[in-house]
Amino acid sequence: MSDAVLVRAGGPIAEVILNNPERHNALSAPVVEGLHRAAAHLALAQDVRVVIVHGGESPAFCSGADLKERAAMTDPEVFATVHRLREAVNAFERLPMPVIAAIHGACFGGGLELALACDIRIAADDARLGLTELQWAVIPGAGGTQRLPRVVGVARAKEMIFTAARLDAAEAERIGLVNRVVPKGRLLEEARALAGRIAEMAPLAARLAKRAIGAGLELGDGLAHEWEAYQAIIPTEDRREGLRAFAEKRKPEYRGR
Ligand SMILES: C/C=C/C(=O)SCCNC(=O)CCNC(=O)[C@H](O)C(C)(C)COP(=O)(O)OP(=O)(O)OC[C@H]1O[C@@H](n2cnc3c(N)ncnc32)[C@H](O)[C@@H]1OP(=O)(O)O
Repeated sequence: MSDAVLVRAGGPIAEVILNNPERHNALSAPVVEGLHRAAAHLALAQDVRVVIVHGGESPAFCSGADLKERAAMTDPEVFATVHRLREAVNAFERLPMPVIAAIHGACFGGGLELALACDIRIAADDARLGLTELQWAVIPGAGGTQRLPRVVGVARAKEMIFTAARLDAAEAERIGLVNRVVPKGRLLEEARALAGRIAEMAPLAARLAKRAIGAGLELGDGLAHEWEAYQAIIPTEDRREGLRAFAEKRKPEYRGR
């Protein structure tokens, strides 16, 4: 495994740990490739009954796409990077066993899209969550436009996405974006306890229940529409302005082109 994503396996509960602390676990290329490797490894791990995804010792679960890395990319590189991120997130949703996201600190953009591809989300009381892509003149491109409405409802998802809202943990729990909020110091303890309860259940039944629930929420066409929409945003001047504004730590000025 790359050291940008660590996998602790070896028993019925495996942990996937994002490890890019300098950028609050932003989804840099090493992190995305580490997620692919972790998902490929776990997809074949017959002895793993539950997976926990968390941000380890970093200040945050995941601050989304690496906007610094992206600022240096050509449009074709952005296309390939976002496609690779989409596939990593989809690979986590396709894991056969239940997956818990244990979220602390920032969980924004692609970071929330990764958490939405997990089956259960537990938030620490310092967590802040949002699909903030429109703040940077892009759209959720890793499944957020499809998974968020199915979790919180269409109107709430639209308000969150259209305003790039950053919800605190209590609000996220209130709308069902997270299953529960726990004191930050107990986040992993709570996630591991829940994983333990799931691991006591019949593993084949847990996998088949996940498969049945997922099949009923089939996202196929929706994900394709999202990808088509994302491609339209890549060549815009506003997208470049968003990346400049992030780097210069200033408010962007969008002109709709
Ligand atoms: C398809 C998917 C699309 C997307 O995901 S779009 C991106 C969505 N993500 C966001 O909107 C979050 C952007 N980042 C922030 O809002 C803030 O940052 C945080 C809330 C995460 C942290 O804020 P604070 O505690 O004030 O620290 P700080 O000085 O802003 O950040 C510390 C260092 O971390 C880097 N960093 C944070 N997030 C990212 C990121 N997403 N990509 C690249 N770098 C990031 C900063 O630049 C800075 O670094 P330096 O100290 O060198 O200035």
